[in-house]
Amino acid sequence: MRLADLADILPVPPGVPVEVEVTGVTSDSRAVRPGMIFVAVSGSKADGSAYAADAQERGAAAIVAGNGISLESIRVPVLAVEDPRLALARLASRFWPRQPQTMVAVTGTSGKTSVASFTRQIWEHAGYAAASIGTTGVVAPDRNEYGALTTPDPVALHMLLDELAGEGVTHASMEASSHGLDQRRLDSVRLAAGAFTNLGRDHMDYHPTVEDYLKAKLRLFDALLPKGAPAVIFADDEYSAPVIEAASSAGLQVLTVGRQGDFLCLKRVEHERHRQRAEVQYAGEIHEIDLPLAGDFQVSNALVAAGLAIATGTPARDALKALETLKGAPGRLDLVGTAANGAPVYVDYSHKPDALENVLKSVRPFTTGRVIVVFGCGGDRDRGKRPIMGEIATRLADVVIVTDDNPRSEVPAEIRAAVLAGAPGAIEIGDRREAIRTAVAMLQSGDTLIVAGKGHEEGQTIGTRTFPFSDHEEVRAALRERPA
Ligand SMILES: CC(=O)N[C@H]1[C@@H](OP(=O)(O)OP(=O)(O)OC[C@H]2O[C@@H](n3ccc(=O)[nH]c3=O)[C@H](O)[C@@H]2O)O[C@H](CO)[C@@H](O)[C@@H]1O[C@H](C)C(=O)N[C@@H](C)C(=O)N[C@H](CCC(=O)O)C(=O)O
Ligand SMILES: Nc1ncnc2c1ncn2[C@@H]1O[C@H](COP(=O)(O)OP(=O)(O)OP(=O)(O)O)[C@@H](O)[C@H]1O
Ligand SMILES: N[C@H](CCC[C@H](N)C(=O)O)C(=O)O
Ligand SMILES: [Mg+2]
Repeated sequence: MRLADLADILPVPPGVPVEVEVTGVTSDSRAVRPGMIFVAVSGSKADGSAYAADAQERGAAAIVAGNGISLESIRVPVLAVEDPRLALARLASRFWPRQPQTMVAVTGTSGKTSVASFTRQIWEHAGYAAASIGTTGVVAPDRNEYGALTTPDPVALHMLLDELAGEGVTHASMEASSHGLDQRRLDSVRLAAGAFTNLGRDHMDYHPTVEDYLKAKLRLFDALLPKGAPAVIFADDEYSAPVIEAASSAGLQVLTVGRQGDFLCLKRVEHERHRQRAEVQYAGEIHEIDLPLAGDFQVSNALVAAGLAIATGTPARDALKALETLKGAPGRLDLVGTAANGAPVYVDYSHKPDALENVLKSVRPFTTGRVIVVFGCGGDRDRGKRPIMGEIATRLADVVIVTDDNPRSEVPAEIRAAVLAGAPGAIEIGDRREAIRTAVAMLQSGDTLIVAGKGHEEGQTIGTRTFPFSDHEEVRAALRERPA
C-alpha cells in the first residue's frame, strides 16, 4: 500500500512523497518494523509523541500525530490529524480489511461477556460459523484463546477480524467496554447491530464522572452504529431511557427487551436454583423457555442475546429455542461443586457493586441456611467501590470473608481495610487460598457459597508478577479436603 492510498484518512501535506510504500500500522513504537506508520496517541501513562524518535529509528515510514504537536527532530513525514486514535482504527481496518459479515457489539456495566457468548451460541445453534470476542478471550470454530483486553486495541482487533473472516466466520459478537468505546477501538468495525444491558458504577478510576461513563457507553449508539441498524436495549434498567433516546436520535431501530420490552416481552418468569422458566412474547406469540442457567439476571442476558440474533436475521423460533441449550460463560455464577451435605459453591465474576448485589440476591431465595461470600477488590482500580462492596456484602450475605483479589501495585492490607470499612463484621483472610478453604470448611446443609471477583481468571497479580491461581481449582481442592 502507498501513502497515497490512505489520503482519505491521512491528509498528506505538499512535498511529502505520496508514492512511499507503507507496510503496516502501530501505536507502539516498540512494534515498529521498517516501512510502518507509527501513530502517536496520548495515553493514560504516556504521550506517544515522546516515542516518535524511537519509531523513526526502528524504520517508521511516517508518523501520525495530533494537530499542533511539533516533532522537530523527526525527518520522516509527519502527518497531522485531528484524532490520532480514530486514524489508528481507520488505518488498521485498511491494512486488515476483512471482517465477518454480521458483527454485533454489546455494552453495559454487567452482562457483556454473557451476552456476547450467548449470541455466539445462538448463531452456532442456527448453523452459522460464529465467534465471540471479549473478557474471556476469543471463541470461534477453530479457536479458544485468551485475550488481554475485553475490547482489543484496533490493530489487534482488525488483525483478528481479518483472520476470522479468512477462517470462514460469518458472525461475530463483541464486547464494547467503556475504555474501548472511549479510545475509539471499535470505530472502524462494520457493526450490524448493538445492544445495551444495564448501567451501574464501574471504572470510576478512568471516567471522571458517571455522566462521562454513560457518554462513553452511548458512543456505540450515537457514533458507531449505522443509521437504521437495530439497537437492542434492556428496557428494565433505570438507564435505558437515555440509551433509547440516544439510539432514536441517531436514527437507529430501537428494539426493547425485558418486562417493559416491546420486541421481546418477558411475560412471566419462575426462578429455580439452576434454571429459569420464562414466557416470552415475540410478534404476538408466546414462547415458553426453559433456560438452563443459575441466576435470575441470566434471563435478561438471554433476552438481549436473542434480540441481537433475531435482529440480525436468525429466525425467532430458532433463536428462542437455542436459549434452552445455553452454557454460561466461564466463571459467571458457575457451579463448581457441591459439599457432601448438598451446599453449592459458585465462582462468580462480580467485581463491581451492582454485580455483587445481583448475584447475592439471586441465590438468596434458594438458600435455607446462610449465604457465605468470599471476595476482595483489585488494586490500581476504582478505590471508591471498596467500602460500597463491603456494605453490599454485609447487607446481603450472612458470612463475609474479605480476601485479596489482584492487589497489583497496592498494599493488599490497605485494600482489605477499605473494603472492611464498609463491612465491619467481616472475617479478614488475606490469602485467597486460605479464605476459600475456610469458607468451604464452614459449609453446612442449606448454605450457599459464592467466591466472587475473579471468575474465569487463571492468575493472581501481586506487585508486577502474576502467579497461577484459579478459584475453580481452589474450590475443587477445598471440597476434596473437607471431611466427609
Ligand atoms: C487505561 C487503558 O485503557 N490503557 C490502555 C491503552 O493504553 P494507553 O493508551 O493509556 O497507553 P499509555 O501506556 O499511556 O501509552 C501511550 C502510548 O504510548 C505508546 N508507547 C509507550 C511506550 C513505548 O515505549 N512506546 C510507545 O509507543 C503506547 O503504545 C501508547 O500508544 O491502550 C493500550 C493499547 O491498546 C492498552 O494496552 C492499555 O490497556 C491497559 C493495559 C489496561 O489495563 N486497560 C484496561 C483498564 C482496559 O482497557 N479495560 C477495558 C475494560 C475491561 C472490562 O471492564 O471488561 C478493556 O476493554 O479491557
Ligand atoms: N444482566 C446482569 N445484571 C446484573 N448483573 C449481572 C448481569 N449479568 C451478569 N451479571 C454479574 O456480573 C458478572 C460479570 O458478568 P459478565 O462477565 O457477563 O459481564 P461483563 O459486563 O462482561 O463484565 P466485565 O466488564 O467485568 O467483563 C457476573 O458474574 C454476574 O455476577
Ligand atoms: N477488566 C477488569 C477486570 C477486573 C477483575 C478483578 N478481578 C480485578 O482484578 O479488579 C479490570 O481489569 O479492571
Ligand atoms: Mg466482560
